[in-house]
Amino acid sequence: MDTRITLPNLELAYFSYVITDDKYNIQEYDKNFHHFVNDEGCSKNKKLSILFNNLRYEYFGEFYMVENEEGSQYYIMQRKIKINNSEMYLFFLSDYSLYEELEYQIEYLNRQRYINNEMLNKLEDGIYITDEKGKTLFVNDAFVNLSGLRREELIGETVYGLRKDEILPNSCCARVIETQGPVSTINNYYQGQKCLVSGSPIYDEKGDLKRTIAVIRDVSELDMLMKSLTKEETLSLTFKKKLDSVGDKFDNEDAVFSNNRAVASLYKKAKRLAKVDSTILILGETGVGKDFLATYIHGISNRNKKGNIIKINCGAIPEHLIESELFGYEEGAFTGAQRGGKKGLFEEAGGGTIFLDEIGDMPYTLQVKLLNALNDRKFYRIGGSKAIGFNARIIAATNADLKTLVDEKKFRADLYYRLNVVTLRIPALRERQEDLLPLAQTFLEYYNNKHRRNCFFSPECMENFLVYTWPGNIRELKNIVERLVLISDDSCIEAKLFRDQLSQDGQEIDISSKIMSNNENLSLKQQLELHEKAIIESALETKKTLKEAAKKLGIDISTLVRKKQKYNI
Ligand SMILES: Nc1ncnc2c1ncn2[C@@H]1O[C@H](COP(=O)(O)OP(=O)(O)OP(=O)(O)O)[C@@H](O)[C@H]1O
Repeated sequence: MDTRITLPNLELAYFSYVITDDKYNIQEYDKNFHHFVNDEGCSKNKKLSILFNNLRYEYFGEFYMVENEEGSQYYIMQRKIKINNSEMYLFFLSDYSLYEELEYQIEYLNRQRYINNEMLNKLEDGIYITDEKGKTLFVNDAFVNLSGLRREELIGETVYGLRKDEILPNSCCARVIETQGPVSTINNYYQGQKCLVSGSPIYDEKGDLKRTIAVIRDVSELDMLMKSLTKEETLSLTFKKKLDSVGDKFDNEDAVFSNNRAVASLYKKAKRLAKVDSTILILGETGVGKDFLATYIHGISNRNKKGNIIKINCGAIPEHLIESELFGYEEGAFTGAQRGGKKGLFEEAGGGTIFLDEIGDMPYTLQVKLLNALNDRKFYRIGGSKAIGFNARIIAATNADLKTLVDEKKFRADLYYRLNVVTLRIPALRERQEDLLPLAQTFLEYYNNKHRRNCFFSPECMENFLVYTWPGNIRELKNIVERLVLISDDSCIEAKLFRDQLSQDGQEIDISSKIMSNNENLSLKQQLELHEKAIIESALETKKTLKEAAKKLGIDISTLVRKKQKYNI
């Protein structure tokens, strides 16, 4: 660490000068001169060589040591000068004890610096220190380990340069200098560690910025801490969702949440259905999360331990192959059939789940076989005469209007009624506007992790997300967020980039006019408050008690009560 050396509080008496003629007779001297010689009276015309032992004659330009009559040692240096055309000698005198003092101070500071560095290096938290211009002065061992960067890459470099080169894309110290205030961020480090970074400015006694310091704490393991931090703000609900759920793996029932009443109750119903074995039909437009919901139901059910979820898209497989895919075949069942026959998905699934996507596209002739299999819990392989029992649960999904297909005789009525017993309809994204921002934030976190970036939405971009009536589906939203994370030059994703991406997708947008018409002159804070109020109202409506509503929102009851009062709910 750079430690400025301050001179000891020295009297000027530690320095002096004296001028002699060319015979070394003293002609002039300053008031400090008597500090160096034991000569109370006037020294003028005395020989300098009498006052100091070891004086070297004609020895110019370098300090050397002399002794006065009392044996005190000083440094002296001689120069030739001309005064009124006469050659004279100018002597500088310096107190030897000054050097001892300085040496002592330097040694002391070096020792201190070593101890300070050792202490900082022993900390588990990373430490990053810059000067007021952002030049990196110090990083401790923990930071080096967390970041995977080498000290030589950092020391002396400015955080702006490091940010530009994407070495420290989300530099907290840079933001401390820009905002001249404390900054806290969550950054992802190179091995995917999630770190809470708290940066602070350090001012001198005149109030000028002198240093910035950032403390980097690895919170990936401190899930509890993370949760309590994110619980602070309602908007941070968006971060509460486990990343796994975006990767469509579910290890707990609460991995999915929604601020929309219909979706929240849909997932509540799904939780109940996960515990029983009934066949489920999931309805909804394309890309709204039918597959996601089926995976969720399987993931939280006991079947998760008994087998996998096996997915088949009935619309994507050629008609003649679907039957063998589903039920398998016996050896010699048809030309080209594999030796020993082949198991179908009903057998492969074991005690797991079979997800029949696009069930509306199931060939009409095969529909009766599926109906029989569902009714009897057994099926026949192609070319086989032995009934094989199966244990898997069936979840079917479609974006088609099955009833119309029945009327048009493209879908069997008996299969329709068999499947239609337990139905879950997922609303389109445009019907669940309140989920837009949380979903966008969740995808942002997911892709930040996946692509090792630290992007965040600018307030204006979030504002655009909030007010924009999204015409597309969740898949499109997810894709757009991934694109934004990949193409944004800066860590901050600006509104313009977001709008450009939407218009690239051919979506006609005029966000600014929507903002104006929807919210007139509301500030971001006011709009966020409106949003927060809606979320709280929705939680209160769907939950019976304050305790349950607070749990759903991920905040304390006291915070909920405070916010209720604030919004007059
Ligand atoms: N509640 C949710 N939270 C997070 N991600 C979701 C959610 N719902 C859906 N997704 C994501 O949105 C994308 C589209 O979802 P999914 O494939 O389940 O839609 P789908 O309705 O089955 O689409 P299709 O009709 O095209 O088969 C997926 O990447 C999925 O992970």
